Amino acid sequence: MKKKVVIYREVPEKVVNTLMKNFEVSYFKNLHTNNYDEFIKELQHADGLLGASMKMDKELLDHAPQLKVISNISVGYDNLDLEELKNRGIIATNTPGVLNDTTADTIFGLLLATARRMTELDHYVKSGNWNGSKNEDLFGVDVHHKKLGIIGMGSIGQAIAKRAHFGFDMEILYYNRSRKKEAEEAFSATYCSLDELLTQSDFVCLMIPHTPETEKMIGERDFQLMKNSAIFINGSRGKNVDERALIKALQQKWILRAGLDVFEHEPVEKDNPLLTMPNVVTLPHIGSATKETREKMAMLAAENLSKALDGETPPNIIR
Ligand SMILES: NC(=O)C1=CN([C@@H]2O[C@H](COP(=O)(O)OP(=O)(O)OC[C@H]3O[C@@H](n4cnc5c(N)ncnc54)[C@H](OP(=O)(O)O)[C@@H]3O)[C@@H](O)[C@H]2O)C=CC1
Ligand SMILES: O=CC(=O)O
Repeated sequence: MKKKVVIYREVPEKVVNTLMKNFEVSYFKNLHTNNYDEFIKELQHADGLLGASMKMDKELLDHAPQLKVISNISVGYDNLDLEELKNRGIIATNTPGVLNDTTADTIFGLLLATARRMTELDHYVKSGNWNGSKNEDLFGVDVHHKKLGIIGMGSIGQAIAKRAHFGFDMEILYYNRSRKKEAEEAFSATYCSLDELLTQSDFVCLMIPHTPETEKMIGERDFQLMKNSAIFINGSRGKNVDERALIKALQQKWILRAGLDVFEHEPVEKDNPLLTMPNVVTLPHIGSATKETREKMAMLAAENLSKALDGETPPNIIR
């Protein structure tokens, strides 16, 4: 009998077809409240689960008594309760590497858009307010030759540093759990303490995973340490930042602007003050969201899942 795989996120047809060759597949392309009960029913017989960002806690896992692998189509795995998975003997996998350049492009694009006020000025032109003025009230700030502080010099942090160093002649400071000699050599990055990074950087870019240790890692004190002219970019997870403190920092002008791909709650609440601030550029968590990269991620996730169900060691097992 074929093993059963449940897919709970839209993936390219190619991925569904590949999995269907070896497994019985239940595909929930659009998982909503109206088909959630059916999804839960399918979990009862699932050996493998493929998708992204759904909270996998005890309550959900109780519906999946024969589950052997959860394959995340993402690098981040803060949706998984690893301790609970370990207790149940369930393997977890993710998709690092294949999204580094795409995510770095998005986050650097967000940095540029925030520094040069691109979304604000786009709205200004399209709403017919441009009367020919090119006065100071339309000016942004330079990115090139400025100081970029990267918190989390991992794979994506380094891809951002590469763009900043070679493309924009920026000076790179970084703070990380361990020293990254390869980044120091390749991009002349300087390792420093978090406080040094916050006080010295013109741009502060957060690229660490969300863990109990990094929950609200950037808070009121950190924003107060930043320059009043600093621009804060979060491309990691919203929960790494104390969002109330960020709002206060922008309102009190402790910092100049923020560019955010991620929020404490996603989708972000409609009445979140960040959404009405002209000095904030927002994106709907689309760091890796290009057609090409999402296809690579889904293919890699399918490979991880297939290997785990075939009794082999998947290439991206989370330990
Ligand atoms: N916006 C989006 O769409 C996307 C967001 N992401 C987010 O970006 C994160 C990073 O991805 P990626 O670069 O691939 O991951 P990596 O694991 O390659 O890099 C993470 C880096 O963070 C460092 N780090 C971890 N914990 C701490 C800590 N407590 N203090 C200081 N440094 C720490 C790690 O240090 P060390 O090497 O010493 O362990 C590592 O260098 C993901 O976990 C995910 O949350 C990822 C993809 C897309
Ligand atoms: O947020 C995206 C990821 O891959 O992690």
